[in-house]
Amino acid sequence: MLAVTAIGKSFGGVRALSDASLDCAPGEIVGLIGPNGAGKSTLVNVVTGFLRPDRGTVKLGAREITGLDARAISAAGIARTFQNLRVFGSMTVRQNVEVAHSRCRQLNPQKAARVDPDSLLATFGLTSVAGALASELPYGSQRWLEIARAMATVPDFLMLDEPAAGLNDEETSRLGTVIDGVRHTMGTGILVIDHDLHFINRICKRLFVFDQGSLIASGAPETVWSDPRVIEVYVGASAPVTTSVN
Ligand SMILES: Nc1ncnc2c1ncn2[C@@H]1O[C@H](COP(=O)(O)OP(=O)(O)OP(=O)(O)O)[C@@H](O)[C@H]1O
Repeated sequence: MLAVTAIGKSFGGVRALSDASLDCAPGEIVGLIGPNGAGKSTLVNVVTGFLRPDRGTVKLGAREITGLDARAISAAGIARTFQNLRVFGSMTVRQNVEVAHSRCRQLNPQKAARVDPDSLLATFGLTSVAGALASELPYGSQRWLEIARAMATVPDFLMLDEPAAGLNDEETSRLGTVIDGVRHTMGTGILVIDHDLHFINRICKRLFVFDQGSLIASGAPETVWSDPRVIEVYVGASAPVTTSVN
């Protein structure tokens, strides 16, 4: 289990997170949603070691990993993708995946043996472009590559920051199917941030809703979407949603 509890993080006078909590079980897909500036990316940065929290804890199973750096978090078994793509543009598609996989082999050969780079390329529809430079791929394929590269580290948990951004409806639908397949076959716990709520509702069993740096609701999508605080944040209604007879 990945458990994030009561995280606080400020940037100077800006309080990005004040009471941020969530959890994800192995093999589960959870969604992290909320309006712009709610603190979603900051939380991912804290969990993956790109930022140190001011307070709160991050635990991976029984092990506390709060404040470890990004390399140590990756070695501990948490991978991520970025809102802005960060593929290695001067390497081929296959090399991007192989580099990540060989790092996993050095750290944990047994774990690495569970994944074969060629199968990953096939899963993400990248076999036919395996020899192309990553920078030459169309945007949508670079998104696939970023996820394939993250999965090549054979993570226990994967955090996807807006994976559907810039994808068309068909690509987004395929992305949902592939993410669910990965969860199923590899048992990876996956946290997804996205503004495409149709996509989120389709693939996530549980949602965590943030507003102004705090968790305001969590649970199954149908429970969350009937919560007045969530309706207020998304629709701007301050009163419960009712139907008037007049
Ligand atoms: N490095 C930083 N320096 C200063 N302020 C920051 C920094 N990173 C984030 N913030 C601020 O923290 C708050 C939360 O930002 P964050 O990017 O985590 O929100 P978000 O929910 O991911 O938003 P979006 O959906 O727009 O990506 C915002 O007010 C943002 O301006």
